[in-house]
Amino acid sequence: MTDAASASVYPRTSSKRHRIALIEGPNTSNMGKRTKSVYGEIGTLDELKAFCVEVGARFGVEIVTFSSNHEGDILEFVHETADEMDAYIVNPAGLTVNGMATLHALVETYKPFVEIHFANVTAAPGHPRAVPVGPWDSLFTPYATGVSMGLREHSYVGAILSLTLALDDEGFLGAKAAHS
Ligand SMILES: O=C1C[C@@](O)(C(=O)O)C[C@@H](O)[C@@H]1O
Repeated sequence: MTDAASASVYPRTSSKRHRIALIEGPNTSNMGKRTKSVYGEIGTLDELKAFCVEVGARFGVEIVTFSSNHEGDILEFVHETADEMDAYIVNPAGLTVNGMATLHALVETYKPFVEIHFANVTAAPGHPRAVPVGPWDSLFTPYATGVSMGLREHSYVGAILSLTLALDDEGFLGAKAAHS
């Protein structure tokens, strides 16, 4: 167990330094100028990435970040990293309802992936964490290993910690045959 992992607030059951890719889709580059009640106080996308890398370090895992406003770039990142990642965390953002190619690429990595959002994308209009133009039926949710949303940047902490523990678990996502 690494110092970072043993210092975390939740006990890990493995010393593996899992590699988890965090993908941020279109529009997240506008972080800091978006609806405050949904996106909170994180000022820039770089700040969000640094925050997630730090959270990962505290839990003893590596977070590799990637973002793009262009779906093709996201596809290429997924294709190129599939062999080296243990799992993906994906905020599809502007691709949430129409990112079929991204969804296919993720499914075909045969690795677990967690869908993540600042907002609760299914929330009714008027809910404080609803997306301004929602609610939305995500294309990704029916195929995701899990979902974390509605908790601003805290959604990311939840996703990183729970995915780490699930990957540690040899009877669950840590099993060699476990892809989802
Ligand atoms: O860009 C985004 C961000 C988002 O995925 C979120 O993190 O809450 C929610 C999506 O509806 C929206 O298009």
